[in-house]
Amino acid sequence: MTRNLKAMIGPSILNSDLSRLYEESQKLLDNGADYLHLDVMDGHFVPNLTLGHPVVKCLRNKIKDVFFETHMMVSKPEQWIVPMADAGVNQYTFHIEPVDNVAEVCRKIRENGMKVGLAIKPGTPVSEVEKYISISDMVLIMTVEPGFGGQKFMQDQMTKVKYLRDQYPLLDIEVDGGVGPATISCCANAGANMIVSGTAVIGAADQAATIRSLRDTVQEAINKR
Ligand SMILES: O=C(CO)[C@H](O)[C@H](O)COP(=O)(O)O
Ligand SMILES: [Fe+2]
Repeated sequence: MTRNLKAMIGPSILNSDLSRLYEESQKLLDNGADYLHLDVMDGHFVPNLTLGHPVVKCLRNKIKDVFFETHMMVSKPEQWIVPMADAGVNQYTFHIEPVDNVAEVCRKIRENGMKVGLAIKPGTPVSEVEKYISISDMVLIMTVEPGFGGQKFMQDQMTKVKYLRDQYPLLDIEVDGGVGPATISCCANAGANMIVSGTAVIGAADQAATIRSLRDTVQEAINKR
């Protein structure tokens, strides 16, 4: 069976009104989001705290049939695999930098019924993640230093995206950080197909039009390739 790459937009709710997490999430989905990107920070791997598995579980109780990706910016990703699986997460994306045995974490994620995403910070060479591609479902190339929404897009990270796309035509490649209408062409042309966008989508006057336009730009680049 041939599998085609698909353009997908997964808004980050990090910079939304978190007292209204469900309403904000449902609005994004009603406006065409393909999946939700939930940023989990532990105050240790990154200098910020967000939400954990109890909150994700509550959100899952209200939103049933939507793909949840958790972006685990945590020092001990192995610690949260079982609770996140229990909370109804579909894809567990973790940073490889603090992990000694990446293969073992990948195995445990799969064993708990979730897809595996591997994330790298801007300073981490792409070769560090490339060795694990065969045991993962997606690679996330961070386009800001993880920890905060609303930062400036780092264009120099596109060399990593382009390298991976050239080597792995069907790999799901995600970008995250400072991505919006002004930077989407850059990501699409480099070869990213899974797009996380926080501030640009949350703050858009017309959320549906913004999501549609981001996805169209990425799909056009895929179709041209
Ligand atoms: O992982 C993240 C930060 O570490 C967020 O997903 C990311 O910053 C999205 O927000 P924005 O589009 O505003 O940059
Ligand atoms: Fe993120």
